[in-house]
Amino acid sequence: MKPAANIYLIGLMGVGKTTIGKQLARALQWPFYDSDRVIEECTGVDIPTIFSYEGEEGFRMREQTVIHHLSALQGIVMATGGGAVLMPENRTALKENGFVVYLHCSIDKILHRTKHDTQRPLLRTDNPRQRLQTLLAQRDPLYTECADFKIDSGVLPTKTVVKTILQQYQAALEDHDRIASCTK
Ligand SMILES: Nc1ncnc2c1ncn2[C@@H]1O[C@H](COP(=O)(O)OP(=O)(O)O)[C@@H](O)[C@H]1O
Ligand SMILES: O=C(O)C1=C[C@@H](OP(=O)(O)O)[C@@H](O)[C@H](O)C1
Ligand SMILES: [Mg+2]
Repeated sequence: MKPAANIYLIGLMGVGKTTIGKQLARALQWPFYDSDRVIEECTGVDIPTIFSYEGEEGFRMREQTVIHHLSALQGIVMATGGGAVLMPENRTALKENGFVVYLHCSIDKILHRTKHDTQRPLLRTDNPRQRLQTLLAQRDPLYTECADFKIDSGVLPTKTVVKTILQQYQAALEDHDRIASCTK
C-alpha cells in the first residue's frame, strides 16, 4: 500500500461492499464512490441495461475506465463491482493507490441477501448458487492477490466490520510511516 488516503472494497456480489463502503466514508468524512453507480450516472441506464446492450465485455471496459479515473483521487472510499478484479489494470490501480479490503461471507448469506435482487445480471440464472460458487473459485485468488486485509462481513455486525477496517487501515498507515522515517 502507498501512503495514499484511500480505502477500496472488493469481494463477491452481495458481500456488502456498497453498504460497508458508505459507512466507512461517513465515519471518515470522506467522499464515497461506487464504481457501478458512477457507470450508471455516466450512461444514464442501469447495469442490466448495459449488459443487455454491450454484454459483460462492454461493461468491463466501462468499469475499467471508471476505476482508472477514481483511483487518481485521494481521500476517498470506493466500493468496486464484484468483477472489477478480473482486469489486471484494475488490480494494479487498486493495489497501488489504496488500502484494499476483501469482504467475504458465505454463499448462503449472499443468496439470502440477493434473493429479491433484479440489478445483478450475473445472478439471473436458474442456479445462482452454482454461479456464485463458480465466480468465487475464479475470483478468490484475484481478491486475495489484491487485498491488504480480509474480513468476514457476514457474521459480525456492520458497525464492528467498519471499526475493524478503520483500525487495520490506521495500523497500515503507521507501519508505512515507521518504515519511511528510517533511512535505508
Ligand atoms: N451486514 C449486513 N447485514 C444484512 N444485510 C446486509 C449487510 N450488508 C449488506 N446487506 C444487504 O445485502 C445486499 C447486498 O449488499 P451490497 O452492499 O449491495 O453488496 P455488494 O455491494 O457487495 O454487492 C443489500 O440489500 C444490503 O442491504
Ligand atoms: O460480480 C460481478 O461481476 C458484478 C457485480 C456487480 O456489483 P456488486 O458486486 O456491487 O453487486 C456489478 O458490478 C455487476 O452486476 C457485475
Ligand atoms: Mg455494490
